[in-house]
Amino acid sequence: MQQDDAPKGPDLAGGVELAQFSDGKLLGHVGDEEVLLVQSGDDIFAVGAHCTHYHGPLADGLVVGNSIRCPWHHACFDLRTGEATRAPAFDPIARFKVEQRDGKVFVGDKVAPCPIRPRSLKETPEKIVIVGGGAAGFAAAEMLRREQFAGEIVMLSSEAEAPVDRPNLSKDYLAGSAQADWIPLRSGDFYRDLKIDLRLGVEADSIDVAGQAVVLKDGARLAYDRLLLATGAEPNRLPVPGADRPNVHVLRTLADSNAIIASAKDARRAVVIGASFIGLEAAASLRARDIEVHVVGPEKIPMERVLGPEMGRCVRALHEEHGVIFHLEEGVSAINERGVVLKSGEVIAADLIVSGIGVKPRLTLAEKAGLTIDRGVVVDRTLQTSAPGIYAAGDIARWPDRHSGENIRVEHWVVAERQGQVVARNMLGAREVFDAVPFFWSQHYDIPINYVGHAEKWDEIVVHGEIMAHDCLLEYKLNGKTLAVASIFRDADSLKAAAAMEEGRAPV
Ligand SMILES: Cc1cc2nc3c(=O)[nH]c(=O)nc-3n(C[C@H](O)[C@H](O)[C@H](O)COP(=O)(O)OP(=O)(O)OC[C@H]3O[C@@H](n4cnc5c(N)ncnc54)[C@H](O)[C@@H]3O)c2cc1C
Ligand code: FES
Repeated sequence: MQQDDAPKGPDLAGGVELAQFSDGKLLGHVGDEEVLLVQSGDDIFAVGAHCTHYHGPLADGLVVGNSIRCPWHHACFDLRTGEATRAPAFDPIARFKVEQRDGKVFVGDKVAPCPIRPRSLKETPEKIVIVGGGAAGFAAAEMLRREQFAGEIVMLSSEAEAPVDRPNLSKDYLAGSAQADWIPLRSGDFYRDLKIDLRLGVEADSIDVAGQAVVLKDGARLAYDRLLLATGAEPNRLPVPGADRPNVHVLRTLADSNAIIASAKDARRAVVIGASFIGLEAAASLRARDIEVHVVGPEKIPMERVLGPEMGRCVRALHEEHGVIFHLEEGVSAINERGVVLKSGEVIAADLIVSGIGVKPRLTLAEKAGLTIDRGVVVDRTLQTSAPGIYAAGDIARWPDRHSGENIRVEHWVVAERQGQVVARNMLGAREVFDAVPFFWSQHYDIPINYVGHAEKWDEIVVHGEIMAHDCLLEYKLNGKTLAVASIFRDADSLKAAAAMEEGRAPV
């Protein structure tokens, strides 16, 4: 074993004293495996030290009751069972035997995975149809089986591939640093073994609400007892001449990301249209491929609308340090064989063009079905639409958010997955309220931005730390109340902010 790979901390099999714990945790190892000891009340748990999402260090996580939360993207694990109770992780963490004797704690062998008891199986629908093979659809199907739902699950996806790790498509995968086999959320065996009838390249055309059936494009009917609509969002297309040229790409699916990668192989210069999350993540990934990157956007400061001017300037500086050239307060009037024609008349030559100018929720099915729509599919606190038995989750759902007191719709991966998980339990009768604090992350080069809460507008931003030093936490306040918190490399504070908001306390 290389020195760098050596497991950290003391040998837990040889015993450690409680005094060695810091903040209720102690990182050590058993053999080659890193193990985390966690004290919660009178109990001491020994669990695998890494999150099963992207391997985040649970030693830096937050213990809340009998659970531990990952510092990177806030997945949550039950310390008693190891279960990943909240997305974005789905697999459990390992558990180990713990013994206390002679004032010391000893860690023994790994414990077999805990069988999960169904918690919400109060109703027994026979057929569940999920329209959408993305974050919310996948999480719902997975949770239905975890809850030991034994009936039929049909999941329709208009995409050609089984559910993928969509956030990665603009980050490591596009940059060329993620393996292709990291991208599917699960292998094909998973769907077969769990009897999830995943139908790829199949589009739902309409819903017969009275007859409880989904009608497919080819006219076939799929009966359901419960239905989840998780149709996500589609990229806005550039409304200019030349937007359909073959070197102009959007980025939503694995196929889109693969098409950009294929074009990038021979490209020397790329123009990214749109200076928000997808556009700038794509810009960073294309710079990692050593392509000259120009970013065009109408705003004065990138990401100002969501993160405010200070953080926006920091993001701009970060990209400029990596060689990105910005053309802000600019628009595109056409795309032609010479490149991208700006409204100012300037032409930026480009082999590769990526358009990231926002998305719109895919509402057609819900609209045709007569469901209540208000800039999204309106759902109640249990994520049920205006039609009993039909739920909506993810990018299309507008739900009553307890934390902001408003009906909100967001486009966040973790929110979509957690909504899918809640819908699964509610389809089985749990009547659980969706009250998770919204969370998203974005990654630019090696700088992650974490965001907790939801602030569409604010009248004050309080900055803690140094934004330009990439060590900061920003509070977005309206009328004195902190609605959201954005942070860079303040993972512990971000976790604490989310936990406080859950309990109705001030996040900072
Ligand atoms: C490149 C990229 C990077 C991102 N990065 C981040 C990030 O870092 N952090 C973050 O929080 N969020 C990120 N997001 C946003 C996040 O991916 C979305 O919020 C999330 O995927 C929404 O999940 P969803 O289930 O609602 O929709 P989706 O994941 O889009 O899934 C919708 C599914 O429905 C299918 N579908 C639609 N209509 C039909 C129909 N009629 N019949 C059958 N199937 C249909 C689609 O084919 C698709 O499979 C990113 C998005 C993209 C595109
Ligand atoms: S690495 Fe733990 S939630 Fe992502």
